[in-house]
Amino acid sequence: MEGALIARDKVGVQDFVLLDSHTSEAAFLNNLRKRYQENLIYTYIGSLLVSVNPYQELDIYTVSQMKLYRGVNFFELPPHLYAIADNAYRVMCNEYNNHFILISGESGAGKTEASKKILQYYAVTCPTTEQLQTVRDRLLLSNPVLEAFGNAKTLRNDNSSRFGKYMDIQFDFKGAPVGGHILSYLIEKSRVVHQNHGERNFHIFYQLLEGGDKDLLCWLGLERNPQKYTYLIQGRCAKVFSINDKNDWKIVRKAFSIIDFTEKDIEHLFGIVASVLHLGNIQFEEDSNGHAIIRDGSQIKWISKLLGAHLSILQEALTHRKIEARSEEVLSPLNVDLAFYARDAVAKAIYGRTFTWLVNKINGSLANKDSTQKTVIGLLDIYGFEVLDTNSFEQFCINYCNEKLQQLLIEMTLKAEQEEYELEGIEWEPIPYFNNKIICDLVEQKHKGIISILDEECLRPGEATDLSFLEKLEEKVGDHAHFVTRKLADQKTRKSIDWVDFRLLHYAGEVTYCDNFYLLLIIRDCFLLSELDNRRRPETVATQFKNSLTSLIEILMSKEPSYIRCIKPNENKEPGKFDDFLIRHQVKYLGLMEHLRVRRAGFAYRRKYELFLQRYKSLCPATWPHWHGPAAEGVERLIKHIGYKPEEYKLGRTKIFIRFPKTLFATEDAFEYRKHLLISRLQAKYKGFLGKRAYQKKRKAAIKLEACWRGALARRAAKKRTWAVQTIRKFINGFINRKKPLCPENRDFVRLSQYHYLMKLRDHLPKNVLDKSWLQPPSILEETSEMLQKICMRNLVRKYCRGLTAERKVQLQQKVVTSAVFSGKKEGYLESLSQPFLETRLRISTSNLSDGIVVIHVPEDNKQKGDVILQCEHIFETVTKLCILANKQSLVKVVKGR
Ligand SMILES: Nc1ncnc2c1ncn2[C@@H]1O[C@H](COP(=O)(O)OP(=O)(O)OP(=O)(O)O)[C@@H](O)[C@H]1O
Repeated sequence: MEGALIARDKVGVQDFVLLDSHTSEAAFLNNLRKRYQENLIYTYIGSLLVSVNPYQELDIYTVSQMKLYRGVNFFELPPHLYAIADNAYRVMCNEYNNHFILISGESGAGKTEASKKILQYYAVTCPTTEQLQTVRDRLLLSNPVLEAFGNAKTLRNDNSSRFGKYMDIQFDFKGAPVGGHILSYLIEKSRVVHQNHGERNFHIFYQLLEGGDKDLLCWLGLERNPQKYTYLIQGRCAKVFSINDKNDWKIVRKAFSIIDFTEKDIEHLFGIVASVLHLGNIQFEEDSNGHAIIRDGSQIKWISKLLGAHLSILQEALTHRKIEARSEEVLSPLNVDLAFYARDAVAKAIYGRTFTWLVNKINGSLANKDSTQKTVIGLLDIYGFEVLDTNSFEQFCINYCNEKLQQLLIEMTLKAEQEEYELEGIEWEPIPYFNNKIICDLVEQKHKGIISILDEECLRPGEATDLSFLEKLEEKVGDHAHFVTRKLADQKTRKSIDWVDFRLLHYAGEVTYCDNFYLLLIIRDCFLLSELDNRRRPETVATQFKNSLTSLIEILMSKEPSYIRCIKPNENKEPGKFDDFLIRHQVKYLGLMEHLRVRRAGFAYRRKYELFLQRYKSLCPATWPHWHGPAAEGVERLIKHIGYKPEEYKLGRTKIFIRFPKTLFATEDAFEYRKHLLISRLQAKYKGFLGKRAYQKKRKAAIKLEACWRGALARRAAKKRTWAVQTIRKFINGFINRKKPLCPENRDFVRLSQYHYLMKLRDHLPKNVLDKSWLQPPSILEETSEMLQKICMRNLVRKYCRGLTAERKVQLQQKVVTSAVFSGKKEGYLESLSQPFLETRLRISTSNLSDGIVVIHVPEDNKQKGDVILQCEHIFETVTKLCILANKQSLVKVVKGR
C-alpha cells in the first residue's frame, strides 16, 4: 500500500482516508476518476472497499492473483476484492469468529459479480479434500440456479438479481468450506406478471422454452415460441443478444443434478413454472350478471394437471373471493378486472413460494450434517438505495433495508474505531455524524412506525384505500422531521408531491413514494393450507420484510463486518466511461462521504510500530540500518528526528496514529528522497559485492583447476615411473634369462635385442661381394644371422653378376679356366690375378699361301716380342681347333704374302 503512495499524483490515493480534503466530494470523485481511468477499479476507505464496475474483463481475477493475495497483510497489496475476502478469512481462522461481507450498490454496479468472485476465491484458495469437492461444487453451482429463477434482464442490467441474497459459507476448524446456507429477500414477484418495456421476465421461463427438449415441453403443454405467452412478452424483448438461454439451460440442468435435485423435484418445479405461463394466458369474460368467467378452459386444464389441483377449485379461486363473515365463509364472485388481478396475484404468489422452496432445497443440499462447530463468512448481496421516477412499495422496502444497513455500518465503524482507540489507550474524541436511527424508527417503530400503520390499515375491517392509509400516516407521523406529504409540505415543495404520495427524507436523500401501496398488501402469502387454517391475523408483506430484516441485522451484528460498495460508472454499460453526475449520486446514496468523514474524524493513518519503523527507519541515523530496542521507542526517536509536531500524531500501545495525510505524505516524500541515496549506495555496494563474488568464484575455480591439473600430472608421472620400473625390471629379468628359450621372462628383452640387432644390421650390411664383415649377432639370433648373411651375400653376388659386362664376363670365365689350370700349381699365379686378360694380347696369323706356318702373336706392353711361329702339317685343323678353343674366329688373321 505505502509503495503506491509514490504514484499518487498519477493514479490517486489507494485509500480515501489519505485524501487531504476528505470532506470535498469533488476531491473524492477526482480520485475515483483518476484511478478508474487507469483501470484501477478498487479503492479503500479504511477497510471498506469501493468498487467501480469496469464493464470489461480485467486481468485481475486470475488464479495467480488469488495466490498473490492469499495470506498477505491487507495493506501490503493494491486494493482488491481478494484482499477483503482474504482478510475476513484469515481473521476468522485466527480468532475463530464469524464474519460477513456486505456488498451493496445500485442495479448493475457489480454486486453479484463481486460475490461470485469472492466465492471463487474461497473455492480456489481454501484447503479442501476430495470429500469436500462436492460442497465446493454445490456452493458454486447454487448460483446459476438462483440466477435462473431470481435474475432477469432489466434496462439497467441484463442479468439483474431481483432478490436480495445472504449466503453463509461455513468453514471447519481447518478453514475448509464444509457447507452453506442461503437467505433470500424480497424476490420481485411483480415481474412474473408485468415487465417494463425492454425488460424480461425471470430467465428460467425463456431458458425452459429455448432449451427444454420436445418431450418435456409437450408434457408441460408448452410451445417453444415465447411470443405465445402473455407473461413473457410485455417488455417486447423475449430474445436478447447478450443472453444465451439455451446454454444457460444446460448449465442449470447440470447444476440441478450436482445440488441433489431428484428427477421428481425437477419435474414438479417445471410443472409449476409451466403452470405460471398457462395462468398468464387465461382470459376472462363477463357473464350475464357481470361476473367474470374463464373464456377458454384449456389453460386451466393444464394448470390443474401440472399442479395436481382440482379443476373446479382452481376455477373458483380465480373468479371468486372468499369473505369471512363472523364464523361463516361466503364466496363472492369477482368482476373481470378483479379476476385478472386475482390471476396475477396467484401467479406471483406461486412463483414466490416456488422461489422460497428452491432456496430451501438448495439449503438442504448445502447443509453440513456433522455437529462440530463451524465458523462462517456471510456474503450479503443486496440492492442499494433506489430512487426511481415512480417509487412503489418495493423501493420503500429496499430503501428501508439500506437505511438499516447504513445504521449498521456507521455503528460498527464507530464501534470499531472506538474499540481500537480504547485498545491502544488513546483518548476517544467524539465524532459528529448523522445517526439515521430516527429514520429507521419512523419506518419500523411498533405501533408508531409506517409499517405498523400499514398493517393496521390493511387488516382492519372495512374499506381501506391508499388515501385512508395516507391520512393515518399524517395523523400518526405527520410531525416527524423526515416525513412529508403534500398537505404537510411547505409552499415550495408542495407541488412536487401528489395527493396520495408521501416523501421520506432518507439519509441518502429524499424519496417520494407513490402508487398503490394498499393493493400491494393484499398480496399476502396465504397459500399454505396451514396458514389458511390459522385464524391469527396474517402478516403483511411489509411486516414479513421488517421481521426478516431485523433477523438479518441480528445475524450481521453478531459477526465481524467487511464492506464492499459497488458503483455503476455509466448507464450504457460502457467501459472507461466515468459519468460524474451518476457517480456523484451513488457516492451520496452509498453514504461514502459520511463513512469517510467518520473514518477520518480521528486519524487518517495508523500502523503497527514494527511496520512503520521498518518502512521509515532509514530517515533517522539512530534507527538505520537496525534498531535494536522496542519498536515503539524506535518510532518515537524516528518521529522526533523527522520533526513531527505533537498535534500531528499520537502513540498508542502498538500503533502510531497520524492525524493528517499531509504528515504522512511529507514522510513518504522524505523517504523517497532518502531511498534514491540509499539505492545508489546500495547499487555501488551491490556491484562491488557482485564483482567480489565473481572474483571469488573464479579464484575458487582456478584453485580447483590447478589442484586437478597437478593431481593429473602427478598421477601421470607416477604412472610413468611405475611403468619405467616395471620395464627396467622386466629387461633385467630378460637379460638374466636371455639365454633361455623364449619364455615370458625374456620375451620382451629378446624381442627388443632382436629388433635392435636387426636395426643395427640394416645400417651395417656388407657393401660388396668382397666385404666379408658381418655384425656379431646375439646368441639367440645366430642361426637367423647366418641365414641373413647368406641371403645378403647371395643378393650381393646376384647384383654383382647383373652388373658385369659381356666382355668382363668373358674375362672372368677365362680367369676361372686359368684358376683351374694354374691355381696352386704355378708360381706367379696369384700376381696374375689382378692383371686383366687383354683381347688384343693373343692373335693368330697365317699367310694365304700354301705353307704350313702359323704365327701366334702375344704382344707385351706394346712391344712386338715373343711371337710364336709354328709349322705344322695340319694347319687348317690346328688353327680351327684353336679358334674353337678360344671361341673366337676373329682371332685368326690371314695375311697376304709371306
Ligand atoms: N468486476 C467486474 N469485471 C468485469 N465486469 C463486471 C464486473 N462487475 C460487473 N461487471 C459487469 O457488469 C454487469 C452487472 O454486474 P452485476 O450483475 O454484478 O450487477 P449487480 O450490482 O449485481 O446488479 P443487480 O443489482 O441488478 O443484480 C455484469 O454482468 C458484468 O458484465
